[in-house]
Amino acid sequence: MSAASDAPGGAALRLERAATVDALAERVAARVIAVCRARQEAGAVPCVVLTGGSMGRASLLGIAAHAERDSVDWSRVRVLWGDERWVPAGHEERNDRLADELLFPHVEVDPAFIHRVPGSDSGLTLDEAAAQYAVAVDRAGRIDVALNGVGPDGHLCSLFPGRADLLVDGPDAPAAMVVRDSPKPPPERVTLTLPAVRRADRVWLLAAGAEKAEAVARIVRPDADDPLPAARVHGRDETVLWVDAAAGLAPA
Ligand SMILES: O=C1O[C@H](COP(=O)(O)O)[C@@H](O)[C@H](O)[C@H]1O
Repeated sequence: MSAASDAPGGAALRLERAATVDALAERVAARVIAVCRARQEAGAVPCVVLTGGSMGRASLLGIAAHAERDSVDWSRVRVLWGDERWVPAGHEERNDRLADELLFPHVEVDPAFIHRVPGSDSGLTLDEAAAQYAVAVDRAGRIDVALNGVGPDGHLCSLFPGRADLLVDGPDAPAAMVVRDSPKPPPERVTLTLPAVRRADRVWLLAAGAEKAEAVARIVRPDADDPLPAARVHGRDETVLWVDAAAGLAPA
């Protein structure tokens, strides 16, 4: 399998398949738990970037239900999000609400390690919220695994195709930026930038369902001139495209 990235220096893309979305989520959950446990055994505080959407939900359900869940000390896990919607804290459209509902009630977490994008009710402007989140991401340091749900259009985080303004890149790029006029509601968001995602040791792209099959095919065989946003990232050590049977329908 060739690398899907348009940037040098990252791990080549690898495909991981499961029959169903539930089987996929269980395997992703098992790997998240294994990575966190190994890092804790090495004396580190692992850092995981969570995602929203359908695979954000499925992967959190998978972690919460996993038999090995409590082999990780979740109070010593740092959590970031790949993107967040600019709505008030606790709003049903916020990506962090998934973790608040599906994982955090089942494990002990330390709020000092949970780095949320401020809400639209925080008193900050959208630009201030993005700048504050960029500082939190920079301070978080090493990212062990970044989970990224892939949209049917090939977006990851809130980096949408056809939006050259969102392809902020290079060593001087901030870790997070503002998105306005998002093609998917809500229109205002904060997202990690491409180089921030590439900072992760492991970048995992998650896609389940037939509506993701076209995007998956275009990640596996990226357009050389204009790759999808999800085909522009890689991990330092690992780049994995996790697909269920329906999303992986197109021959790899
Ligand atoms: O808007 C977003 O969409 C993607 C994917 O969502 P899905 O429902 O098509 O799976 C998500 O991963 C991203 O975090 C989110 O903000």
